[in-house]
Amino acid sequence: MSLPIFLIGARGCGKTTVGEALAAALNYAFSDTDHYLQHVAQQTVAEIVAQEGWEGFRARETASLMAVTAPASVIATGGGMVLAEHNRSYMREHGQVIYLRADAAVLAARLQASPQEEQRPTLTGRTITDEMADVLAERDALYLHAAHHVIDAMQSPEHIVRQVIETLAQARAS
Ligand SMILES: Nc1ncnc2c1ncn2[C@@H]1O[C@H](COP(=O)(O)OP(=O)(O)OP(=O)(O)O)[C@@H](O)[C@H]1O
Ligand SMILES: O=C(O)C1=C[C@@H](O)[C@@H](O)[C@H](O)C1
Ligand SMILES: [Mg+2]
Repeated sequence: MSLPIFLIGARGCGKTTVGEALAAALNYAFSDTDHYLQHVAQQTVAEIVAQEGWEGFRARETASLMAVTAPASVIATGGGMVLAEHNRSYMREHGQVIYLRADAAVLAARLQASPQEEQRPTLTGRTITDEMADVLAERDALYLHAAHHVIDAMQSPEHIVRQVIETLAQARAS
């Protein structure tokens, strides 16, 4: 059985972009917990947070993780999926967890170019640059803890896909 591959990391690290390409390369299904929960709720993340607060969003996020987990699939998670310990242990127990790691400045530049505010409402009320530095300072250890493998996400998506495939093949062989 082919275990699911969970992609984790901060906003803008490329979980959705790389996830789609990785799934295509492996002939796996692709799911995205942000897309899934917005489809189920028929609301954007910004609307959910406005109505239910981040607590309500986080509960929906956990439910969406359970709902989309399936063999032979690549799952792009939301940037805050690792905040809950049960999400971290669930991903580690049910599949291979890959942290797409990038510097705060690189992430902030990508988000400034493509803010997608309906899916990425502010977490702190600060500027994108300041928020990204704060978020990584808080979460980098959580991402590292949850991950089976860490991949440099400051390369082209094609390179990242290749590196994920090679890393998983090496892990299987060892
Ligand atoms: N390796 C990369 N190199 C350059 N740009 C990238 C790379 N990966 C993603 N991007 C760009 O960065 C932006 C964010 O990418 P993406 O939506 O895939 O991130 P994400 O990790 O899924 O974010 P979120 O946690 O908000 O869902 C997009 O505009 C995308 O084209
Ligand atoms: O980093 C975060 O906490 C988030 C990232 C996005 O993927 C969305 O899941 C949402 O905007 C929250
Ligand atoms: Mg995404």
